[in-house]
Amino acid sequence: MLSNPQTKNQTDTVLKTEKLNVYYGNFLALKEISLDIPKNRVTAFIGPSGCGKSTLLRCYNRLNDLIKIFRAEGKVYYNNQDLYAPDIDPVEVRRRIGMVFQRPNPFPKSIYDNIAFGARLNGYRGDMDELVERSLRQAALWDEVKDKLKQSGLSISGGQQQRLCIARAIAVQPDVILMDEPASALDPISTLRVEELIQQLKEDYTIVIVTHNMQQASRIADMTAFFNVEATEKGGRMGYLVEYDRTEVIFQSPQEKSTQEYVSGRFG
Ligand SMILES: Nc1ncnc2c1ncn2[C@@H]1O[C@H](COP(=O)(O)OP(=O)(O)OP(=O)(O)O)[C@@H](O)[C@H]1O
Repeated sequence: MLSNPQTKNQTDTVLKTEKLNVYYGNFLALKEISLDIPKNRVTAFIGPSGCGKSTLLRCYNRLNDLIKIFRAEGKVYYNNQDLYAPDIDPVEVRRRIGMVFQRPNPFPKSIYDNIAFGARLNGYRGDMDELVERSLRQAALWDEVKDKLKQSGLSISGGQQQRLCIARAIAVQPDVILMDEPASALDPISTLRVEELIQQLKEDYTIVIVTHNMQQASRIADMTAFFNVEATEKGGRMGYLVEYDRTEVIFQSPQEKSTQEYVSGRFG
């Protein structure tokens, strides 16, 4: 059982990995990742393709459990609780630690039901109309859809669909929202709206975002982790954490040459 976030377990660090190794079969995808994710902040993961950013993100809500060949060594903590302990229910983990994916993926249901569905599944017994409105307001979408709540969630624009997915994630009252390149399929205006939204959401939630967009990381993230990938003797490609610091340090005065090269667009 996960204890309530309001209990004594709560610290300023919401998610923590300690020497986390991730394997897909025999292939070591991530090596010795030790990283603390602070509460009510936006933390960005950046780095070249294949360095394991999405893999790490999916470790935080145990989404990798669904992959047969996935195996983790080391620790992942959520509010000081070992997320991979035998008594932890992964479904409960995914309610507390929600996820928004790269491509907007609303359910083929009405806008209203996109929000209500997960809440009902989680046994929500409050005023559903109020929850739907509140979630859509928090996702900065209410004004645009309030007159068409019965329309399909697939009938609105891509940017609106992504905000609907964010509203859906919020509706089950999570603590953390993981976002895997949430704006990469959106046009520049929708991207800015999602970025503004992320900035507002950190008042209430802890946010971890994977992005390939350096400007986006520097605009919205408080903390940035730079990952890199190197070839192994066995012919694999192993991801590792190079540097983790406040975003302005990573972008303006990083310790490592590879970070400097990556953030200035000289590789990757
Ligand atoms: N389900 C899987 N089965 C086997 N290998 C996988 C699986 N998912 C990811 N990998 C491998 O793990 C490594 C890390 O992948 P991951 O998608 O986490 O990287 P990433 O940094 O998010 O990449 P990108 O920026 O391209 O999305 C890659 O070599 C990838 O091929």
